[in-house]
Amino acid sequence: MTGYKVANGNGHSNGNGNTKGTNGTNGHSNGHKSADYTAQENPTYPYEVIEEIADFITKGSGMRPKIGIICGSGLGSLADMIQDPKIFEYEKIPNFPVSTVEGHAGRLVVGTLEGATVMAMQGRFHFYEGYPLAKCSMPVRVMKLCGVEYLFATNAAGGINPRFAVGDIMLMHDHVNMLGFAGNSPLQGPNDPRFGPRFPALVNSYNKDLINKAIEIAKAMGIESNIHVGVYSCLGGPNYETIAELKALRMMGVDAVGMSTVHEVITARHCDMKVFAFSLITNKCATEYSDKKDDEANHDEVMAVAKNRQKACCELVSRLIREIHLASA
Ligand SMILES: O=P(O)(O)O[C@@H]1C[C@H](O)[C@@H](CO)O1
Ligand SMILES: Nc1nc2[nH]cnc2c(=O)[nH]1
Repeated sequence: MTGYKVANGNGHSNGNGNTKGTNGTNGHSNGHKSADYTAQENPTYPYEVIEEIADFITKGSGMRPKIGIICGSGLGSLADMIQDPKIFEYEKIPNFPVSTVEGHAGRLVVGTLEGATVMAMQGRFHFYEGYPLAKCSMPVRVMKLCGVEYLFATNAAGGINPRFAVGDIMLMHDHVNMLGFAGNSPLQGPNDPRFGPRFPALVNSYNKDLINKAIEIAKAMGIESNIHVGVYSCLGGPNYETIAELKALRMMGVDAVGMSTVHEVITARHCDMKVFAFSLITNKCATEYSDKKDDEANHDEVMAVAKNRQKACCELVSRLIREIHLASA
């Protein structure tokens, strides 16, 4: 089913025009014939479209990867560790969105890491880019049909828990879906049971064995004092939060706040993938009023902290993947 087009009014194109972040016609213009869908009528991608994208990747790479990785802001180097990489620019993948955010290169990298077959998104899609949630997390379904069993999702986030320092890593053991509170979900629209049930349960979404293994690895790396286990919340962005919002999130038990991951995890759990996710704390969120300029988050700082901490993040991910691979060998 080439030529499928999601008409959501977001103006992104993955074709030769490569429209990044402009407002124009909807959906994709990759030269294929297109069927018309609107976000209201059909915010989801038909199974056959996902299947077609997955075929493009598995045939193009000659691989059926077992582990999928989504690189957070500034954490694209996770994908640079992949050996014998086959690289797919998002623009060249049929019916794929394009990345519009600095620190998100917009490439899918398929290869091996610590002996395991992996596919990594060097660049994710965010709600604030104008993409509906189903489109933001569509690549997770592509991963599923490529053969992926484990999703590793990483993100840059603001630390709300006062015990967190910049550069710490928070292993996610739960989330608060603020976009869901507002009536938005990547699973909205018709449900295709080939992916999963209409009403999926989300308790135990974050795999406890993987969290425990990651803690052991962090101890072996000597970074256990920089590791926390906590609750992440995704807001729509692109603005960072007000003090009142941060206070409210803290009262709700949120430890770190960002603009991604939750809808990817929901989509992954819907199709029964095992999930491991972590937040790199790139800035401390103030929960009291002050005149300090330091309290203002900014993307340059987020990127700089991610760059400084990429070595530790890469080691954590690669050692965990090695354990998964050895356990299944
Ligand atoms: O893709 P992630 O969630 O890592 O990116 C975070 C959220 C925004 O995209 C950006 C803000 O600095 O970083
Ligand atoms: N929403 C949000 N996203 C972030 N990404 C990195 N830092 C932050 C933050 O403070 N808030």
